[in-house]
Amino acid sequence: MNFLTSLADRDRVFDFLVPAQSPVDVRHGPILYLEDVTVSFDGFKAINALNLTIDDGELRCIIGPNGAGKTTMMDIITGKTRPDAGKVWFGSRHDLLAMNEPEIASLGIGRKFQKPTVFEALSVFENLELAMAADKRILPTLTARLSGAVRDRIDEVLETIGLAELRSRPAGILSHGQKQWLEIGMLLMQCPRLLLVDEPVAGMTEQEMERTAELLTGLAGKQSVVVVEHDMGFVRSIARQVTVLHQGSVLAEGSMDQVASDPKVIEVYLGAEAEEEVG
Ligand SMILES: Nc1ncnc2c1ncn2[C@@H]1O[C@H](COP(=O)(O)OP(=O)(O)OP(=O)(O)O)[C@@H](O)[C@H]1O
Repeated sequence: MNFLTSLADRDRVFDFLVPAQSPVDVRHGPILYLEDVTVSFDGFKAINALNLTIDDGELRCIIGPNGAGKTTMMDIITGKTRPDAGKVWFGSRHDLLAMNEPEIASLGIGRKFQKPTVFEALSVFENLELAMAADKRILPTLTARLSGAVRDRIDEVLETIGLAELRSRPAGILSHGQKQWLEIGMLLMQCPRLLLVDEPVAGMTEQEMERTAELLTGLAGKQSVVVVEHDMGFVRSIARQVTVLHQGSVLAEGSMDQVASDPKVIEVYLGAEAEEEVG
């Protein structure tokens, strides 16, 4: 039986969409584990003995003042920045500090930067198709049956991101919020286990923020989602667990109510004015 026939005969045609690497082992612990991570830039500790764990399927919000180290933390997880010390593990099998950026991405860690980077001249559908084609795990020559499976996956993602009706329209005509959802969809095409999302609602309308809240909370459970966000109203609307970073370390962690009423958090981040708003 040739390779393509054997693929077509599988019970689950989506098998080929799942990361090819050894699966992430979360049987005995979190999906993401950072221990005592430190990184300095010219002697300044941007991340300072940071400890953080994210559970499988959890939605975690990370907040903190400008310069707290949120972006640097994401850079470390994705392999863009190497820490000076510490441990970073993805499940109990994958030591992320021993891997480079493409290897980490292929484990199923997707990152959404603040600014959307969709291909404006291509349709919404083609953007999703391209996100799949960019995945080196997919063979360049697919049978009609496999192409059908890819189409099914795109349809599923279009529903998830709420852009099914705009599938044939060029991405350039989308609103800012819709472009953000499309980019999240492009990440979903890679079937990530962990999504890192940087300031998803910056520049969005209230309606778009509500829709984004639904989207992200809907993704949690199926994958782990880490959201860095400054908009406290939005964080409150989606947050289960919130981690507050300050000077490269965890200042506080807990429910939104717990961290919002923590005097240390109010002092360094939320401020007396915000206390009323989020408290
Ligand atoms: N490549 C770099 N070289 C020098 N300093 C850096 C570098 N990257 C980050 N820093 C510094 O490290 C600190 C943490 O920055 P980082 O961007 O991680 O903070 P942040 O919490 O993401 O802030 P913001 O909310 O403004 O995005 C800042 O003081 C920043 O100036």
